[in-house]
Amino acid sequence: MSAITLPARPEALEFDPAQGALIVVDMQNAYASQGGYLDLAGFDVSATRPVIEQIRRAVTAARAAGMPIVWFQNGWDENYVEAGGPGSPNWHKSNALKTMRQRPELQGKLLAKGGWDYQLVDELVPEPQDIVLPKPRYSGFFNTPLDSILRSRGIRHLAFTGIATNVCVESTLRDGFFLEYFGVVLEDATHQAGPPFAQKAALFNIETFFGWVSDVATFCDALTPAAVARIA
Ligand SMILES: NC(=O)N/C=C\C(=O)O
Repeated sequence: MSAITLPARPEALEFDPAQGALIVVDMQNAYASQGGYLDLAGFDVSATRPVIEQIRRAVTAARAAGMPIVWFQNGWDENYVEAGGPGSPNWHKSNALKTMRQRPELQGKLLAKGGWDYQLVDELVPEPQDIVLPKPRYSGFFNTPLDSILRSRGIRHLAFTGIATNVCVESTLRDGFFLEYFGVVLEDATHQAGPPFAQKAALFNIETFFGWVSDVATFCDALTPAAVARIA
C-alpha cells in the first residue's frame, strides 16, 4: 500500500500510512476531565468529552492501517524538579504551577507523575505496541526521544490529535515542521485551552504556515484502503 490522498485544508495532502504516525497529545485528566488542572485553573473543559471519542476512532483507524500510535503525557516528577525553578520561564508561565502556588492545598497534585491528574483519561488506553512518552514542556520534541523514534522508523507524516490545540498540539506540530515532518491536525479530535478564538487561531496558523487541517471522518475514510490491504 502506498500513499493516500488525505483531503485537508488548504489542500489535499499525500500521506503515506507506512511512513505515518498518529500523535495523541496529553489526553490526561489534567486537560480533559472536570477537576483536572485546566478546570481548576479556570479553563472551560465542558466540551472535551466528544474529543475523547473522536480520538478513539482515529486511533482505531490508524492501528488498522498499521500506523504507530504515540501517546504523550505532559508533566513532571512529584517534586517538580523537571518543571524548573524560578530560573525557568516554565515556572513563571505554567498555569499548573501558578495554580498550585495560589492554592497550596493542590501542591503535588497537578501534572505530577503517578497522580490522577497526570493519568490518561480512562477511555483511552494505549496498547503494548504503542509508544507512550512523557514530556516536560509543551513541545513533544523537546527533551524527548520522539525525533529519533520517528526517524528510525522512517516516519515523515504525523497526524495530530489531543489537547490543547493552541499549546502542546501546535508547539509539537511546529517543531515537527522545522524537523521536516508533514503535520496534519484532525480538528474535531482536538480542543483548545482558552476561548474558542484560540482554536480558530491555532488552526489558522497551522493551515496557513505550518501544516494541514483535516478531520476524523475524512482521516478514517482515507485510511480504509490501507487497512483493507493489510488484512487481504
Ligand atoms: N497539553 C497542553 O496543551 N498544555 C497546555 C497548557 C499547560 O500544560 O499548561
